[in-house]
Amino acid sequence: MAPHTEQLTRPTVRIRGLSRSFGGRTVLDGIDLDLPAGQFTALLGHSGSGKSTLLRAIAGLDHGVAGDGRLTAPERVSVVFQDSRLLPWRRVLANVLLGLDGKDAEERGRAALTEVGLGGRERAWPGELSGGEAQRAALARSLVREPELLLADEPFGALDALTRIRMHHLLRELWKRHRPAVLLVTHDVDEAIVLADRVLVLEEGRIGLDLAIDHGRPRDEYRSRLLAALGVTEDAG
Ligand SMILES: Nc1ncnc2c1ncn2[C@@H]1O[C@H](COP(=O)(O)OP(=O)(O)OP(=O)(O)O)[C@@H](O)[C@H]1O
Repeated sequence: MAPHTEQLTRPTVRIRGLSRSFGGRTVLDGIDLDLPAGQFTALLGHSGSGKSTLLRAIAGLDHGVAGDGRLTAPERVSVVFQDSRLLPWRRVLANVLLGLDGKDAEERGRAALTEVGLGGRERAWPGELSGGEAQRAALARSLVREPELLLADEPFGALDALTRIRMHHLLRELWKRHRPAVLLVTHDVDEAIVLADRVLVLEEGRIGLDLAIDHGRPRDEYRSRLLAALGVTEDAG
């Protein structure tokens, strides 16, 4: 097998029979899921369906499921949340470099900021950035670590519609260039279809629909299938 083919098919995340309950209430109910290296996957589901719970488990942030052998994930994982989580008392470049060492770290940090369109803002304070800029900085902080897996939990949820569209372009471009596996949690069906090559719908604690997206095909087809899976009627009359 050619090396690039192998890289695309090897699962970077492997989940078998993963369950998670809180106070006797089951949120994830025996999830089976492989995320191949380099694939861009979106995870849709109603509020409270367990999307963030699954993402946190994969990120290793949920000690309730850690270490039970049902989940393997790569070592180099970056997570982006709805708010940038930049440290307000550190300048933008220092935020990007946080925890990084090595001689070329600063150079890489500057390059990452340039890549997300923040070249020249290295010495700004996070409080001086707009919401979109702060999310760009958060993306730079993630990418500079060269993650095998990028987990994003509604990263554009707090942005206005125009900024959101620009961020979609940016994220897709960054993904093409760096090719981490991406798992994007979103409640936005269109965002999922525009960005991802595969869309999962989480329902009743399981993956209810697993849909491959062909970007050459009309988006409406996918939209209807996903809305139906989510039990949403589009026409408000
Ligand atoms: N640490 C916790 N303790 C108790 N219950 C929790 C905890 N974390 C999540 N839950 C519950 O698990 C369910 C799923 O939550 P989760 O945040 O994963 O949903 P979600 O699909 O990401 O929702 P949203 O789209 O609203 O962000 C919710 O009912 C939530 O209250």
